[in-house]
Amino acid sequence: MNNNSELISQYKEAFPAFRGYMECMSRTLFTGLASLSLAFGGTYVIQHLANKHLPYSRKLHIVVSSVVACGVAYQSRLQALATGVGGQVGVMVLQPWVKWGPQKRTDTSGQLMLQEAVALVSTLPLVSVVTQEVVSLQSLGKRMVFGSGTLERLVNEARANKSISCIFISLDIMKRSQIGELEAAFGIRIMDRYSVVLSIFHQHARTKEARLQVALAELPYIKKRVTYERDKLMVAEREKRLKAALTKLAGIRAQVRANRAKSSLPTIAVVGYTNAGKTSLIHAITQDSRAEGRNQLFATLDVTAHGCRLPCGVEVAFIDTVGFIQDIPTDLVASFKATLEDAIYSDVVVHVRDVSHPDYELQGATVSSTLASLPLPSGTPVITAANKMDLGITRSPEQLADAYVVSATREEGIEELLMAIQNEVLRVTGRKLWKFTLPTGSDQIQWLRGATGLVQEEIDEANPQITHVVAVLTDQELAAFTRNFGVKGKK
Ligand SMILES: Nc1nc2c(ncn2[C@@H]2O[C@H](COP(=O)(O)OP(=O)(O)OP(=O)(O)O)[C@@H](O)[C@H]2O)c(=O)[nH]1
Ligand SMILES: [Mg+2]
Repeated sequence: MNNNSELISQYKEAFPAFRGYMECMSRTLFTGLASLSLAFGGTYVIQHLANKHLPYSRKLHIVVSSVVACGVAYQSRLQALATGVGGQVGVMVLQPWVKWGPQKRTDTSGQLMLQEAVALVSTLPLVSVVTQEVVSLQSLGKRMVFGSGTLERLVNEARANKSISCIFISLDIMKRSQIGELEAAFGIRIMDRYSVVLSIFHQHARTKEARLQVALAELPYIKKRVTYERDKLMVAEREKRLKAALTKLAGIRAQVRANRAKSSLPTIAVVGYTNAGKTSLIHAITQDSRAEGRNQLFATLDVTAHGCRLPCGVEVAFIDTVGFIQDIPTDLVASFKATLEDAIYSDVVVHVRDVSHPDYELQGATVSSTLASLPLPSGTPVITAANKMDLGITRSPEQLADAYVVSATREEGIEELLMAIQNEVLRVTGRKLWKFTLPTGSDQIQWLRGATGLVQEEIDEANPQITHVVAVLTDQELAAFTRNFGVKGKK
């Protein structure tokens, strides 16, 4: 224990959060040891008392007790480690806000930014927001972020409240030296938007590709911290290896895309601000249970495809993508460009927007500018889905003139949206609706059914020998049909 105290006082200056870390580790160790002995003793005594009824001999009592004790100790150790010192990680959320002057933002408000910051940090497991505040600044770019009087007040507030163990300053990315000085002043850990988003990415990355991208996104941060030449070389080497692995995966992805193009499966990319309801909308359209919306920022990090048939019978794939957010360094979004390429090469883009959100405009602009930074072919149609209408519409009908107003969770307005998507898919892939009048049960009808599926098939009321058919065909398919059967259709 004495050694611990010495260590803590030795590192107090360089690493202000070291005390908390040591306390957490000691607590975890003791919790583990205590659970081990209690579980062992308890299981042994129970077996001893119930010996007659047990199907195994006395010799095995020690083995059973050991197994149970290990399991219980492991679980309680995990719990203790995750909850850190004294339960949840209590966070003080500070949203810097320039009150006036050229740096004042006019596209949102300090309160809305604070709300987003709170949602962002609450996405991390076991985090509870203890206090939150919009802190007025005269300008951005100060070394200690806040003016000296404000800083003193905040430090006193944080120190007086024992449940605060971390401060989230909602600025995109802060300098390492800045964080160091602020950590020294507050005596606890400081996080910026970059580190919070990165931690969420770590939590949510499932596939190998997402994990590689997160590792790559982390490098600019690490680069800023290392000072020794040897470490810089190591980081450069890691960057090279990660990029090589990603390029390999991008190759496989391109192959999958090429196969999809060959099988002429049209794709629709669903993009939008994080939490706008992209995944929920895909669920409402495709009924695919794998597309499950979650009330978390950056719930989706892995690009997934979800198949369905449009009302006209054409099969398509809806592609779920990573959400965008304002005020994070471009490196972070850039690291996901590989996955966003799926959006680039899709036939139609659906931009999902949260129509109930007061920051509707700003969120839309963030997405549009991120999309503009991707090499999206200029002809790709973008359809706007103004989602969450059941929560109230914050915009006038004129402002929503080009949007399809829907509710993904209540499945309202989905049919109209789907028809718009269908029209665009048919237009960009050169498919058209054709009407034919054909003999009932004929080879022609069979052929059309096999080619693309039939939209409509109606036996004539007056003459059951003939059937009225509507089919979706590309020019090549129509040419093949005319060649085979010599029948012409009507548009
Ligand atoms: N009330 C209401 N809630 C919705 C609607 N659509 C989505 N939500 C909710 O909004 C939250 C986010 O939905 P998601 O579908 O996960 O959003 P996302 O855009 O995929 O989010 P990320 O993957 O994190 O970028 C979930 O809690 C949904 O239940 C809607 O039409 N109405
Ligand atoms: Mg999602």
